[in-house]
Amino acid sequence: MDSQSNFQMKVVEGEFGYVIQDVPHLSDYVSDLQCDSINWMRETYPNPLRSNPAYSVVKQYFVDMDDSVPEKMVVHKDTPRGVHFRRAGPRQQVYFASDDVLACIVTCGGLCPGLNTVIREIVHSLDYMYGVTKVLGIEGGYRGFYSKNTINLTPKLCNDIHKRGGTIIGSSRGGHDTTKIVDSVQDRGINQALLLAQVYIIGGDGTLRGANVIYEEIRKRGLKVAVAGIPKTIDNDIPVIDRSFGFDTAVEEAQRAINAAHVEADSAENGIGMVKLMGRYSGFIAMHATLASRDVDCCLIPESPFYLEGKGGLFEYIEKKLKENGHMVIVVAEGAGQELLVTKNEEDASGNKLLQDVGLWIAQRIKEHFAKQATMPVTLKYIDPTYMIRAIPSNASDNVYCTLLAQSAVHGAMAGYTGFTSGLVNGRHTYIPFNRIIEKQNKVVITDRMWARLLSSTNQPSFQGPKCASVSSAGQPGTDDKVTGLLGCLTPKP
Ligand SMILES: Nc1ncnc2c1ncn2[C@@H]1O[C@H](COP(=O)(O)OP(=O)(O)O)[C@@H](O)[C@H]1O
Ligand SMILES: O=P(O)(O)OC[C@H]1O[C@](O)(COP(=O)(O)O)[C@@H](O)[C@@H]1O
Ligand SMILES: [Mg+2]
Repeated sequence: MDSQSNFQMKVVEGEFGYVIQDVPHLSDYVSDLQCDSINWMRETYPNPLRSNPAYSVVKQYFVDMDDSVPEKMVVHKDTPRGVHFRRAGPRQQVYFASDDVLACIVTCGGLCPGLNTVIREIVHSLDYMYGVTKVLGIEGGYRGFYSKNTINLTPKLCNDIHKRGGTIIGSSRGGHDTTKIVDSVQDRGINQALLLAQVYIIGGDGTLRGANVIYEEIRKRGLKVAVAGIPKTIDNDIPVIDRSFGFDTAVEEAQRAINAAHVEADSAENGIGMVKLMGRYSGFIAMHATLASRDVDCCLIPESPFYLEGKGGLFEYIEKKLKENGHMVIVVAEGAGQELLVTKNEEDASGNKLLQDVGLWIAQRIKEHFAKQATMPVTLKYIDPTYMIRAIPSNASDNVYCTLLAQSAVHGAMAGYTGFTSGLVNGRHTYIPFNRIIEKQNKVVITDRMWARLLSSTNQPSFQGPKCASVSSAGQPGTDDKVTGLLGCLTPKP
């Protein structure tokens, strides 16, 4: 096997095109953890789970060091075996003695159902599985490392928090100062009692970019600090992983808003119910909520440009639906159609572009359009449930998912891995190097089957001109490049 290593990941290549994009390990750069020829297990400890009554009876509870999970599931007989990630789970040996560990947990970015479940499970797993009792909650996101108090997180304090929305340690945007954050980790843990530290960072694409620079700075300083990320994105815009925690809950909760929009629309003459759902750059919530509901007649997402007026436009479709059914429901993702609106170039504290309210804008344009056509007066009700969805606790399936993500992160950090996130890949829990998680955004591929399923379920127009149809059929589905190629010809029509 050939292997290459850098700050980011170790790439090991095997036979038949097998590649593992492995995560960094503390022993890559902390010299007294490195194995020597005489005692290769030096500075490691037997995993305490070996004597845990719950786990000691489980056959093959420890993950084999060579287990890996393929990134692509569908392959042909002649294709190489492709990229794999290290399988998550407990290892036979751990690199931290329980009493030596100081763990910190921070949550950053927007709220997402399940944050408290992840916090709870990190605290519980550290204590009950590994005997780690020094766990600090960093208050209010990244800036909390250097400008706020910390909270001692105990299993008792965290016992019921998964039943609450939000995050008990608070969150924020902005405030990422790498030097101050790493200084703070060093001062709190390492310098005080020669402790080893673990930093658990729960957040989205921005947060994980921040986690990556924290990991790089820690590595430059040679600190024995494992940095573990847990990907959080209600929009599901993080690549590689099957889905983010909170997404399932968001899709479920969105049904309530869609139902309300449907009832309002159905009860009025020419009623239109419009719901705006989250999704800055990726329309996954809107797409899945639409497919789940079946009451939606049109779903607008950022990846699929549309236009309002003229043949094949939204107004024409609305008129057709109202004539057919007397009412209709539209779901619009917050990032859809932004190219049609006048942008203001404003950013939030994290540097994310502030979007215009596309739902309000379309609602206004629809009202104006039909007011001009005196023959078809419409009644439009607009619902924006964003903060009601974000603020709820996670549902049962997300709770299980959060639990496993948190446990995987703890097993990984205890085993000495760093610069990684835990994540579900093709139904298996894995460790993914930071740079794979932050390299691009996960987007709905409108040349893939899922979007076709949506179009056939709503019967909405695809808003594609004839030129695009040929690009679409010629393109090979499944990669972002092809989407970009397709989007290039989908310019809105006047
Ligand atoms: N490129 C970056 N480098 C370092 N820190 C970043 C970067 N982008 C965002 N952050 C920090 O990550 C945190 C959360 O980012 P944000 O984009 O608001 O949310 P999310 O992580 O949910 O995408 C903020 O504190 C922000 O300062
Ligand atoms: O109003 P806020 O708090 O800035 O959040 C709005 C944004 O938060 C989100 O719900 C999720 O954002 P992040 O996961 O990137 O933090 C977006 O869908 C939405 O645009
Ligand atoms: Mg984000």
